[in-house]
Amino acid sequence: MTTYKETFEKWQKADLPKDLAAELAALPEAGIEEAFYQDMAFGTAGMRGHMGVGPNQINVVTVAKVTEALASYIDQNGQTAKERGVVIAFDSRHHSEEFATVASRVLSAHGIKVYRFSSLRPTPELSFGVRHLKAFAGIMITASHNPKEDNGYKVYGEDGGQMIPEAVQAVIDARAAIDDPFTIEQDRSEATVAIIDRLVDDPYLAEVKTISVDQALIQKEGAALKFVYSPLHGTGQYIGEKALQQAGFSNYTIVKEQAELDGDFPTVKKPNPEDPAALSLAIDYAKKEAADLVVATDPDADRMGAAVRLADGSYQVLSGNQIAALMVNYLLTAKKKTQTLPENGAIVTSIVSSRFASEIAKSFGVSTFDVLTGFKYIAAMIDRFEAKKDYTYLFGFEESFGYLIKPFAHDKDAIQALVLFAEMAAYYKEQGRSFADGLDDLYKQFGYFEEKTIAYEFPGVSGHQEMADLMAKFRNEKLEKVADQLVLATQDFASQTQRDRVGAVKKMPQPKANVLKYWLADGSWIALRPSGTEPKLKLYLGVVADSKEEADRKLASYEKEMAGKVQD
Ligand SMILES: O=P([O-])(O)O[C@H]1O[C@H](COP(=O)(O)O)[C@@H](O)[C@H](O)[C@H]1O
Ligand SMILES: [Mg+2]
Repeated sequence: MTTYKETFEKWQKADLPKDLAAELAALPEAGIEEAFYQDMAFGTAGMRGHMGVGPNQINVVTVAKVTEALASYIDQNGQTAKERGVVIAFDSRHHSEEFATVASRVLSAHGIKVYRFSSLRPTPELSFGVRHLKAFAGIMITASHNPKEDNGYKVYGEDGGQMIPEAVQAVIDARAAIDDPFTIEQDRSEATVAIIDRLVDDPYLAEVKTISVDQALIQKEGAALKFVYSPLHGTGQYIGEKALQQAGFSNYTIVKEQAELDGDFPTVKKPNPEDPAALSLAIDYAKKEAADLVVATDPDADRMGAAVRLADGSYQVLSGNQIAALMVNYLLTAKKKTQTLPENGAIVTSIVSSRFASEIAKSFGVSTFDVLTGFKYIAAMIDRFEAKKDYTYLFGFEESFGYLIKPFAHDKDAIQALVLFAEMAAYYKEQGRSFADGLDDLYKQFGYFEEKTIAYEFPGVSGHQEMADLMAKFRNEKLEKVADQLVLATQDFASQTQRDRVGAVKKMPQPKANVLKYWLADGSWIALRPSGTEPKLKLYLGVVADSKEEADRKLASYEKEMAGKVQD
C-alpha cells in the first residue's frame, strides 16, 4: 500500500497545471492526509467532493484518471462499444466545463466516440441523451446541490441510469491499475467529438411534452395560473423555461438573480431544495405577485422543490415526500379516470422515503417497490420491469426531492416534475382549491404522515471513522424501544437481514448497504446511514398518526431520543 505521504511526494514531483501546483505548495500539513490518502470514492451518485489538489479531491488529474479507467473499460467491451461512445454534459459549477473537456480528450485519445453539449445541460437530459443516441455510457460533471466548493462526476451506463456498484467496480479496478495519472494521453484536437445540442434538446423536449396529463386543463387554466420558477443558478435555466412554455404555461416569473449561471450560487447558502432557505428569494417574488406556486430546480435540474400559497397569503414549503404523494395521487387518479391504469402498475421508491405515496398507490391497486438510496436503483428496477414484463412502471421518487414520471430519462428529472407540478396547480386552481387542501384530503384519507431528515456533519478522515463507530454502536445496542414505542423489527441492510422481537430472521432483497432501519409498533420508522455524497450521517424519521398534532408529537419525541443517541 502506498502511504499518503508517498502519493503526496509523487504529486510534488509531477508537472501539474499552475493552479494545482500553487495549491499543493500552499497546502497546510493538516490537509495533506485528507487530500492524498485515497482516490476519490464512488458514492450514491458517482464521485463527489471538494475541488482541489490531490487524488481525493476533484481536479483535472483525478478527472483524467477516472476517465482513462472508463475508457479502458469501454475498450474491453470492444469496437462497437467504442463506436457507440459516451455522452458528456456539465453544469454551471466552477471547472465543470473544463472537466468535461478533459474527459472528452481522454476518450478521444482512445478513439472512443464522444457526444458533447456546447453549453450546460440538466442531468436528466444527459440520461435521456445516452438512451436516445444509443451510446454506451454517459458522464455528467456536477456536484448537484452540494456547496459551491464541490464538484463531481456521475457515470451512466447504456440504459441511461447511473452505473450500479458492480459496473462501477470495473472502472474502479481499472483506475487502481493506472500508475501515473499525470501523463494520460489527451487528444486536444478532439477528433472523435461531435457537438449535439439540439440533436438531443429537441427530442428530449418532445418527450417532456408528453408529461402533461390534461392538455385541455392547461389550455383553460394555464394562462391564469401564476407561479415563480427558480433554476438556482443552474441548468434548468434554459430547458426548464422551454418545457414550461411548450406545455402552455405563460404566466410565470423567473427569479432573475437565480437565472444567472453562477458557480458561486451567490443568492443562496446551498443550492439545495432540501434547505427551505433555497426557496426564500423565489418566495419573496411570489409574495409580491400573490403567485399560487413557487418551484425551484437544483443546479443540475434533477431535484425539484416547491412552496405553495396558503389561504392567509403565506407560503408553505413542501417536502419531497409530500410532492411525491400529491403527484402519485394526481397521476393515478387521471389514469383511473381514463381507464389506462394497468393491472400490474408499480411505483418505486427508496427505503428512507415516506410510506404516504405507497399507501395512496395501494388504494389504486398499485404496488410499491423499495430500493436502496440512489436513483440508480430505481432505474435498475425500471429495467427489471421492462425485461421481465411483470410490472408497469408508473412513478419513481426519493424523499430528497427526486421524481421520475416517465422513464425516457433513467434518473430523477426535475424538468418533468416542473411541468407536472404546474399542471397540478392548475388542477387545484380550477376547483378553487389549493395544494394545501389537496394534501389535507389525502391526510384525512390515509393518515397524517410526517417525516424529517437530520444530517450530522463528520468531515475529514476522522469523520469517516466516527460514522463507522456510530453505526457499530447502534448495531451492538439492539434498540428495543424508542420513546414509548416498541421496536417490532430491525433491518440491517449490511447483513441483508430483518430481525423481529423474538429473534426470527428474514432475508431482505436489497443489495448490501450500510443502513439500519427500525420499524416501531405504531407504524413509524427510523433509519440511519452515512450519506454517499457528503461527509454526513443521516437520521431519517417517518411517522404516521391520526392527527397532525399526534404526528408532530411523535416526530418530536422520536427525534429527541434518537438525536440524543447519535450525539452522546
Ligand atoms: O445529489 P443528487 O441530486 O445527485 O442525488 C444523489 O444523492 C441523493 C442523496 O444521497 P446521499 O443520502 O447518499 O447523500 C440520492 O438520494 C440520489 O439518488 C442521488 O442521485
Ligand atoms: Mg441534483
